[in-house]
Amino acid sequence: MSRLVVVSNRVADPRKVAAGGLAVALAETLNETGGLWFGWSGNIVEGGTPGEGELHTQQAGPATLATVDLSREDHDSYYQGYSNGVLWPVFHYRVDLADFDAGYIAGYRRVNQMFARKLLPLLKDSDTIWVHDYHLIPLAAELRAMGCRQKIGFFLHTPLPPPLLLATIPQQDWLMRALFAYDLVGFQSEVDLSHFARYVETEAGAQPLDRHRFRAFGSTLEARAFPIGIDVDEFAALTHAQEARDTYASTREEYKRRRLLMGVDRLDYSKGIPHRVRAFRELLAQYPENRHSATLIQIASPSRESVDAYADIRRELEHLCGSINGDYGDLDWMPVRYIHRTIARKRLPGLYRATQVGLVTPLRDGMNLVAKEFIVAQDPADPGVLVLSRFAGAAERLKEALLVNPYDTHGTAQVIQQALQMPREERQQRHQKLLQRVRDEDVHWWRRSFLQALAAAGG
Ligand SMILES: O=P(O)(O)OC[C@H]1O[C@H](O[C@H]2O[C@H](CO)[C@@H](O)[C@H](O)[C@H]2O)[C@H](O)[C@@H](O)[C@@H]1O
Ligand SMILES: O=c1ccn([C@@H]2O[C@H](COP(=O)(O)OP(=O)(O)O)[C@@H](O)[C@H]2O)c(=O)[nH]1
Repeated sequence: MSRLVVVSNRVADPRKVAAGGLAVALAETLNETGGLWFGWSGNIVEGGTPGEGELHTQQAGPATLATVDLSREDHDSYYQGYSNGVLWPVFHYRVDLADFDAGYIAGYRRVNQMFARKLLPLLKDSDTIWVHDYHLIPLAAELRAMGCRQKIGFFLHTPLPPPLLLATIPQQDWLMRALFAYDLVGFQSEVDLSHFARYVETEAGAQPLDRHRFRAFGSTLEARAFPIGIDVDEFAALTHAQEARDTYASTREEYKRRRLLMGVDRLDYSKGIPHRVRAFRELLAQYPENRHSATLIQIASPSRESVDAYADIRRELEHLCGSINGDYGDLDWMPVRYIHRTIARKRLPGLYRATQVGLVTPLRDGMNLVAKEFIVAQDPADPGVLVLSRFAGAAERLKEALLVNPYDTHGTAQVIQQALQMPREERQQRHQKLLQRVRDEDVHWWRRSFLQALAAAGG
């Protein structure tokens, strides 16, 4: 059997838990298949030579981790600059937040070249290589240029925006050409796939051979949607473990006279947290029966703090939460509990289960695994309600959630009120259908579907 080689910027020890959906999903994949996981070590070497980084290897359960350090200059231009200052905002439809600094692209290319150079000697002829996310779009092209002939697949964890938004990236043409070095490209949703198909036809002049195969730049590429899932059994086990039970019991006890609403996100402008908090304020304003009762716990895990847009969103959120608590709070009740810290994943199921309304309302999101975790953690006899943004990839399949437009503050407040008042029977029916869908398309299904399609691609 072919060994799986996973390549991603973010690498985590698969035996430990990490914040961020990509790390969580890949850790679950590698725990099951074993293989090699290659990427950035997380170390930044001050004064290090650009394009050079020490390679570290370690065994982590069934997987080998091979990670490379980044010099400060590479980190700032490749990760912070081009990946998170250009590609991330544009891929999330936020051209207004993009920082098109012409200096970043050199670092992005340099790190992709270094990754290819360091990875190549670790590869076996029979390996299957699976590259993840926007940080590493040109990796296959670099590997191919060095003689790599193995099957290489690519999965984009973020959304892919419509062609005219993509076209704002000065290097769009080069990036799209680089994608054609892969045998298979996977997207989170059918919408992302349709944007890709339109882009390659209208901007790159590619010939669609059929709905999923495109020919351009002398290569044939297959592209499909593979919505990522979670390990349902693992998360259900976590829900019933002592730690989650304790968290559930203490949260229920503390909020026994209240209705609990919960948001769990990295503190990222794509997650729509200020919009959500404003909708919560509107709920208190429009439906006064919720005052002294509804409490929003917002966990906002620190993320990419050295990128300016992230510092801005933090300030905005702190100000907003402070003003709502000042306007509505009382001696015995604070409407918003804002926690700017990463909460250990094993504690989250207890919090989700103690919650009446889960708020997953990003302005754009590739998938959003928190939505799926929330469903799995519920008590089927008395489940909470998921309020889900129609702009999260997860919404394409989770139609029994209450779908909202997060830009519509008033409409979102109305839907939250509907969630708070939903009869138990309706909650049970919706939850049952949602749980089935999350089970059917779990992380194992996602990995199998992608790898089967990759094995069959280009043959
Ligand atoms: O690695 P970081 O810069 O700390 O950021 C964390 C990850 O954020 C993004 O996650 C995405 O992947 C999830 C799983 O597919 C998906 O549910 C979510 O919608 C995406 O935002 C990013 O794409 C990853 O590369 C980061 O590691
Ligand atoms: O304080 C936190 C916040 C998030 N997460 C985990 O991080 C992942 C977030 O993934 P998602 O796909 O929702 O969004 P991303 O952060 O990847 O954009 C989920 O597994 C969460 O359980 C966590 O463990 N602790």
